[in-house]
Amino acid sequence: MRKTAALRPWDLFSNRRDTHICEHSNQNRALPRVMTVPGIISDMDSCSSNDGDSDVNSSGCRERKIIVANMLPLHAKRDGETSKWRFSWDEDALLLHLKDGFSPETEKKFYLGFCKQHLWPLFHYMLPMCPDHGDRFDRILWQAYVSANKIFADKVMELLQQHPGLQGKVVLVQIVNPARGFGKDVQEAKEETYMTAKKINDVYGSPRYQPVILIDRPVPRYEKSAYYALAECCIVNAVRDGMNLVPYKYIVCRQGTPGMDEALGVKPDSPRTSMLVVSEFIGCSPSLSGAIRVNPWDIDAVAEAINTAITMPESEKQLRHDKHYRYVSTHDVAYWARSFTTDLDRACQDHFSKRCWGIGFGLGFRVVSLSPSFRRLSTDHILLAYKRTNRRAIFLDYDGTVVPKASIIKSPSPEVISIIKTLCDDPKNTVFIVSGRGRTSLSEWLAPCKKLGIAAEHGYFIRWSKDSEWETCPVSADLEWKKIVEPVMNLYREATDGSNIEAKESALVWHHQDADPDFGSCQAKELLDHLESVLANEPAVVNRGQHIVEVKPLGVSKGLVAEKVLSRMVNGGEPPDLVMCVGDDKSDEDMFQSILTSVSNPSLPVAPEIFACTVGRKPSKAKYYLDDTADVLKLLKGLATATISKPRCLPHIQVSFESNG
Ligand SMILES: O=P(O)(O)OC[C@H]1O[C@H](O[C@H]2O[C@H](CO)[C@@H](O)[C@H](O)[C@H]2O)[C@H](O)[C@@H](O)[C@@H]1O
Repeated sequence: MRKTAALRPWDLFSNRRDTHICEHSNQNRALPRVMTVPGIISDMDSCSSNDGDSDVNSSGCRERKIIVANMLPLHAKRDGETSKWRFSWDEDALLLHLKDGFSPETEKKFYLGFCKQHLWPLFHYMLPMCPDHGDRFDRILWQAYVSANKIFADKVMELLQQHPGLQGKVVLVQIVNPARGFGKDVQEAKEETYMTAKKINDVYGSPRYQPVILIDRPVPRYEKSAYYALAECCIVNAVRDGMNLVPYKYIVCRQGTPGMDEALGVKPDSPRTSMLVVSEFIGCSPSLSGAIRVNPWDIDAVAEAINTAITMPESEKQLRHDKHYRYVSTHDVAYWARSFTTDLDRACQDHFSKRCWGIGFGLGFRVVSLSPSFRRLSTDHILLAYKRTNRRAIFLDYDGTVVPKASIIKSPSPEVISIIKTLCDDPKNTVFIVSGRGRTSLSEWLAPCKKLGIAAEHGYFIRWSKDSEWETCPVSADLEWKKIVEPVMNLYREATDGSNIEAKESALVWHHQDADPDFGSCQAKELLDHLESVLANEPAVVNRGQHIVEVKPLGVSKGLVAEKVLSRMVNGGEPPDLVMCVGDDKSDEDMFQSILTSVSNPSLPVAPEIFACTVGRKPSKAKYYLDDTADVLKLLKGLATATISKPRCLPHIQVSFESNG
C-alpha cells in the first residue's frame, strides 16, 4: 500500500503522514440537535447512529439542523481535572451567559442595545421605548448586532469542523502553477491563497504537522510526476477549465513504471489505486466516470468528496483506477487527433455542394447548410403528378401546417375544412391528419370531413374515417413514467412564468409559448436534459417541438403512422402511386423518413412519386419546402380544385342512324 495521500484544489497535492488511512466509519455523522459553544467537540464525533434517526431523510442523508442560541437553559461547568465543559439542564431555565465569544461591549450593544431596544419592541408591535435612544434607529447598535451574528456564524462554521479524525493525517500539497499574467487579480488570488493556507495551518497545524503545503515555484515535470505517483487522491476543482490534463497524468503516474516502482519500493504486481475529485465544470470531467464530481462552489460537498475519496475501500479505489487507466491508455493524443479529424470530415461532408443560409434573429440566428436539391414545392409541379395518379396517400400535420402556430384560434377555418373535405372525398385519395394533438379536439374540429383519417397523439390513436373506431397503438400500456415526469415538469412550470402543462391521454407536454422567449428556450433545454436522464430506463421518449417539451410512449411516432397507412394500402391491393406529406416540426421528420423509405419497398409494383415537404426553409429530410401555412393552403387548394374539376366521364354519345328508307 502506498503511504502517501494527496488532496489538491487546482494543482494541489498532499501527503498522508502515516500509513493508516483514517477509517472514519461514521460518514453520516449526526450532530447533536442543540449545540453550544464551547462544547466537547470530540463528543460530537462519536455520535451514535441509533438516536431514533428522526432527521435521516429518505435518501439516507442526515439533515442537519443547527440551533444557535445566545442563552441556553443549561448549567455549564468546566471540569477542573480534564478542563472539559460539562452541561446539565437548568430545570428552572436560568439563563446561562456564554461570554467566551463576545467582548462585554459588543454584548451590551447587540443584546441590551439592539435586541432589547429595537427588535423586541418591534416584535411586540411597539415603537422603540428607550429614552436614551428615542425613536431613532441606532446604527451603532445595529452594527454590533451584525457583528455578534457574524461571531456566532463563524463559530458554527468552525465547529462544523468536518472529519476532525483526519487532522494530523492528511496533508494538502498545492502546487501553484506559475501564472501566465501579472495582473492585480493574480496577486490578489495568491495573497488569498497564502492567507487561507496560513489560517488553516495556524488553527490545525502543530510543530510537527502542516496540513497545507504551498509550493510556489516552477516545479519540474519529474518532481510533479513524483507527487502524482505518491498522492492517494488528486483534486482538480477549477470553477471553469478547458481540457485539463492533470487528472490523466495523475492516473498514468499512479499506474507507475517498473522504474518508479523500484524507486518507491512498490512490488511490481501490487494493485494500483487512484482517486480523483474533479469539478463538474472542467472539460475532462465527463470522460472520468470513476471520479467523484463536485460543484467547486459547494465547499461542503468538496470536503465530503475528499473524505469519501480517501476513506473509500481499497478494492473500489482499485476498480476506479483500472477503469480510468484503461480509458487514458486507449484515448491517447493520437486517438484524440484521429477522432477530431473524423468529426471534422463528417461535419464538412458535402460541404461544398451545400448552400448556406442565415435564418432567424437574435439568439435564434443560425447558419444552416441545405442541399442544393432542396427547393420550393411548386403547385404546378405537384399538380402534374397529382393528375396522372390514381391512388394517392396524403399525410398532413395539423399545427404549423394547416393551422398557423401563432393563431389563437386552434380550430381549422371553414376554408381548411372545405379543402380537406374535398381532398378526402375523392376516392383516389387516402387523406390523414397526423398530429400530436389529442383525439377529442381533432375529431370535433374535423367532424365535417367524414372520410378523413386521423392519427392523434402522434399516432397513439388512429381512426380511418369518422365512422370507424379508434385504434390504439400496440405499445406498452405502461404509462407509469407519467408519475416521474409530472413532478419534474411542475418544477419547471413553477420556475417559468407563463409556462403550463398539457396532460394528454398518452403524453405530457410542457408548453412555454407564453413565457419569456429566451428564458423559456433555456428552460426547455434544461428540462429536456433533466427528463432524458430521469427517463433513461423508462418506456418513454422526450422530444422538443415548437415551444414544447413532450414526453410520449416509446414506439409511438408519426413515422409509424405513415408506415401503417401505406402498408394497409399495399395489402388492400391499392399500392399508392403518389405519396405526399407536409409537416413543419421534428415529429414530422419521422414521417418524411418513413415515406422516403417506402419507395424502396419491394412489395410496391411501381415506386410512388414522393412529395415530402417541410414548412419553413430549414434542414429537413424533406426534399421540398413551403414558407408557411398560407403557402400550404394555396397548394392544397390547387389540388382540391384539380379534384373538383377533373374531367368527368363523358356520357356515351349514342349516335343513331335513322333509316330514311
Ligand atoms: O403534431 P402537431 O399537429 O404539429 O401538434 C403538435 C403539438 O400541438 C399543440 O401544441 C402547439 O400548439 C400550442 C397552442 O395550442 C402551442 O403552445 C405549442 O407551442 C404548439 O407546439 C399541442 O398542444 C401539443 O400537444 C402537440 O404535441
